[in-house]
Amino acid sequence: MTDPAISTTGLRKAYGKHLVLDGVDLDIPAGTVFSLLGPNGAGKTTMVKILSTLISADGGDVRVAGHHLTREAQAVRAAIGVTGQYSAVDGLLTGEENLRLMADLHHLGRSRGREQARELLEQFDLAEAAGKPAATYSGGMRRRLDLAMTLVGAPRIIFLDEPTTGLDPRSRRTMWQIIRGLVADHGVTIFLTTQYLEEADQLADRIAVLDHGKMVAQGTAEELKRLVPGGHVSLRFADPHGFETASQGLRPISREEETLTLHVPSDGGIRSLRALLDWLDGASVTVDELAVHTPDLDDVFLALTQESESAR
Ligand SMILES: Nc1ncnc2c1ncn2[C@@H]1O[C@H](COP(=O)(O)OP(=O)(O)OP(=O)(O)O)[C@@H](O)[C@H]1O
Repeated sequence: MTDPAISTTGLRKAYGKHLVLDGVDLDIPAGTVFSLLGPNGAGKTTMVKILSTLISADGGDVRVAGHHLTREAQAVRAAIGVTGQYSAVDGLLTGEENLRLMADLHHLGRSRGREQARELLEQFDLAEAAGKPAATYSGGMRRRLDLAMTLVGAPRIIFLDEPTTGLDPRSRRTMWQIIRGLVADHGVTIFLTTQYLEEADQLADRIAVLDHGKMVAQGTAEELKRLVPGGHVSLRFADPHGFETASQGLRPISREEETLTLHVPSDGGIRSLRALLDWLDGASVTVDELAVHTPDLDDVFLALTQESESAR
């Protein structure tokens, strides 16, 4: 499928005078994980609600799963699943009953519904707890059940709104594995909002940062990391002569005499690394060790949303 799973052009939404989305353009290829980042109140949930037809936009053109968002809202709904902050899990029902209820809602039929519930309970490691009320489940189990329920309708696009908020690191990692599996095994498209930059770094093919209603940056995690200063290359030299030669020629940020190490500013990109290696070759100095340090997504997030934060 070459059509993007989700595309928006000039998407706008305001609450009264408060402009929440100010002309957002997006293209998310099918079968990929897209992560939307932004400070609290940036408009991430608003975006998910619009794209999943829960609320309407004020302007812009939106297509989801090849369908026009408003003119073909039914077809959009049939192609998507939403899970996250608004759990569909009924605590009074058992895990299995919750799943079979979803199967009924999708008119799967009795035996097919039962079969699918069993498969999903197995797949999400909930088989043992299948007969217990969901209210007794841990946070991680509830999230897994919620996601399993979303899958009953075999959606092609899944919106995950902060899917691991409040989970412990182990449960978070389990969710990550499940999400990766959904993309690898079923080719679904994931639209993920998260507060955890590590989560976006781990899962997303592309990341966008939303701030003050606009996309302030978009790209792979590596591309975004190159946008902010702080990247450098550390070079450990074989001898003091090479160390001194490079120290004069490369304008390092800092030098460590004892270990004959220089830290040289770099965006970590192939081109600048090649230029650096060419320079070292030309100067005939021997480097024992080279390490590239790129800023992490925390640096990116803080740098890109800093100004607006101070204005809040
Ligand atoms: N129904 C509403 N009426 C008025 N204002 C709203 C409504 N829903 C959201 N807002 C405002 O719109 C802005 C964006 O909210 P939204 O929930 O989309 O942000 P978010 O990026 O998901 O934030 P968080 O990370 O805190 O969940 C906020 O300033 C919020 O107060």
